[in-house]
Amino acid sequence: MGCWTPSSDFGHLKAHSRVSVLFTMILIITFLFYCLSGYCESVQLYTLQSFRSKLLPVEEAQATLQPHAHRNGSVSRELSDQEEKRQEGFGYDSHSNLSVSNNFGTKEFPQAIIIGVKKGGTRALLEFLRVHPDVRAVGAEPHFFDRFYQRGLHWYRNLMPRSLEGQITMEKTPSYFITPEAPSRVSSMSPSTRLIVVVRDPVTRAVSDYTQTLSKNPSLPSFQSLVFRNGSGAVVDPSWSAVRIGIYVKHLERWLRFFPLEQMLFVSGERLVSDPAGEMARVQDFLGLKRVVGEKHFYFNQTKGFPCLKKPEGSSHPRCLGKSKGRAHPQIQEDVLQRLRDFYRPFNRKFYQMTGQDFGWD
Ligand SMILES: Nc1ncnc2c1ncn2[C@@H]1O[C@H](COP(=O)(O)OS(=O)(=O)O)[C@@H](OP(=O)(O)O)[C@H]1O
Repeated sequence: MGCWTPSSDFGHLKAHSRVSVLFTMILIITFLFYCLSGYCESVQLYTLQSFRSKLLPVEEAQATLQPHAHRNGSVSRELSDQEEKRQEGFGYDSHSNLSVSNNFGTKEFPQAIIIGVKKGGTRALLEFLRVHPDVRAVGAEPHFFDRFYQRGLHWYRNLMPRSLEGQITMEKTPSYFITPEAPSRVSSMSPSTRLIVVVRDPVTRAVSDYTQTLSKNPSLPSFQSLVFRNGSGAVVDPSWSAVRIGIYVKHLERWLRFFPLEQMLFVSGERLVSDPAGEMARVQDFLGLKRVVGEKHFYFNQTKGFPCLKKPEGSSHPRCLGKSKGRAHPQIQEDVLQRLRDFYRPFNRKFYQMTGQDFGWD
């Protein structure tokens, strides 16, 4: 009765410690579950990073972290034109799954850029590369080195997704290849930037370019009336951009004033369709990446008529590019195409010589 008894207090203490043991076990089990579901890496990274960032500058702290992130561009069906536009608009990142890289790491200048060519297959290449866990790429075309250079490098870097040590940052803007100022500008950002050019038969490329313009402006004059000088019906007009872009050797000469050939990779737009895994092996080697993206990532979609991504990382749904990629081309008269082929032949030959690659267009 109101008496203090040692046994009753010990009993209370025992119950207390049982609760703490139970609580500790629950914590450990929860943590283990957390780790098994892959989140504990981010906890470790976060702790490590926030700790280090107190001691080191951000870049140095980031350089000490190991990459574990697997990202994916998970769109489980063919994108509509509108969706694709949105995806290509600034600020939209198709990597919508939870990922360490989306929230950690730092924004870096791209170490590699797909600089061209328009209608060569640049979107396909970028989307295939994004499957790689060590590639972080901006989905939109930044157009920094041609249109928005005045906005400054800080603006440009800010567009980039965050990356961790071991990951490379990339972007694609196909118009860089034909922009006279682009080579010096890219070089002044970093002379060690690796450059990728997806090239495609310039005749097909011109038709593809025309098809795209026609889709936006149905009252566009015929291909034939635009391709020849003053409607001459004979002399190809190189001032028409659809023709000019395909004189690859002219544009390449400008890049070679600022970058050695070894820093450039020429991807065959045709092989990117007929043998995506083979072409991706070359690209991954060039970028110093492990060959992760390969045969198992692709299947040939008969309806689309193009290779599509079978199973992007973290998604079980196949994925093709949108409707604006792989459009049906209008029928062009054979003699018109032949004249265009004849026009490009000498330029193509010189291009093969300079790059040391025969693309087989002639
Ligand atoms: N896998 C896959 N799926 C769909 N389309 C593919 C693919 N690989 C290459 N291509 C070819 O890419 C052409 C479009 O090139 P780009 O992406 O460089 O165009 S753009 O400059 O960004 O507008 C596009 O040109 P068109 O066929 O004229 O539409 C395609 O031929």
